[in-house]
Amino acid sequence: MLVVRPVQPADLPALERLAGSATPRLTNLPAHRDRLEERIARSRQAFAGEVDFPGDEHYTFVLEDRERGEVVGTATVRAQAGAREAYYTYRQETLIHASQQLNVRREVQTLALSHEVSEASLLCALSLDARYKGTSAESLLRRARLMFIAQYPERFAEILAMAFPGYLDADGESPFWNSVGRHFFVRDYHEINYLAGVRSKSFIAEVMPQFPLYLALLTPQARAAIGREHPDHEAALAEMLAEGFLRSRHVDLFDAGPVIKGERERLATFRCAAWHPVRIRPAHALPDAEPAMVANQQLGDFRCVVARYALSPTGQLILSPEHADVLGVEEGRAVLAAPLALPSSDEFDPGYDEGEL
Ligand SMILES: NC(=[NH2+])NCCC[C@H](N)C(=O)O
Repeated sequence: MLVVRPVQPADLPALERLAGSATPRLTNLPAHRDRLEERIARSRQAFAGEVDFPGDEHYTFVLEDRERGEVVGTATVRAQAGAREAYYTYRQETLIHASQQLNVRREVQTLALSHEVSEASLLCALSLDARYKGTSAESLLRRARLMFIAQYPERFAEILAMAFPGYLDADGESPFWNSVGRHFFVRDYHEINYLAGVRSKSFIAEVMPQFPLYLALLTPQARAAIGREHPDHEAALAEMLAEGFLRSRHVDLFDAGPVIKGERERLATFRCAAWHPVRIRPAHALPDAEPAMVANQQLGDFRCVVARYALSPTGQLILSPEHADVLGVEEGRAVLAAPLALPSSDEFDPGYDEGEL
């Protein structure tokens, strides 16, 4: 059985392993023991704290395979992307350069340094053991965070954001970095990615160019990478777009990977999530039903599993004793459930466009 729960100190070796195997390596999950230890401590503080509004809390979750007795994935929510230090992105802008005298009018695309995403809650630092890629475990790990946010809305912002790793070519080079950042940092993309994770980010403000970049002056390869995700993250991005997130004007500073945003009340998981009292029946007596994410309501002992969305005629969610045990719920207690399947993008209209975000 797979379960998502808050990270514990004993998970450190697993986090180190997951940080080391993420492709590409993630700034938000550096393979650095001290940083990971801090992350665990910080997460425990966030889950234990009394919080009335989003701040500097980082909530880190792990995915545990109970049969194997192994932690096989991790993911984090930062309550406010730029709580202590600003969260940096490039914002795509259009300028009109016109001259009546010469009878020219050109739309000019630029990228401007922005801190706008700082206010959003950030879903980040997801790494999953390769054996589970493309399975429901991956959806569970990615979306259990939404089940948590749905229960504790006061702890998070109305807008959720996610930054996807940007496009790297077959040699693992970032064409955007090579055309932009490299001129200022004189460092390789992977080196800078690691440094941004283990050091304070103030070096970004100090060294990155302060003026907007004109796209026309970048290499064609760099231009083509703007808003394009890393090939290994295509499926993940598609899933989050189906969830109701939208591509925004923002892209990553280093590799131009896409930043997506979602107004939380418009996301499928929030719209579909419902509370049900629990009824416990032996696994073989469970009616057939579609899979759902099912979460308990125990902040520091949060648990989220995939179970059948089997409802009794009176609206109770019928759980096996094993699932009830992992969730730590008795008969009659309430759990939050949401279908694992997402509406296909053509039938789901979130009812707003990127302009409003
Ligand atoms: N690809 C990267 N490592 N980007 C890190 C850039 C900074 C990031 N948006 C932040 O402010 O935390």
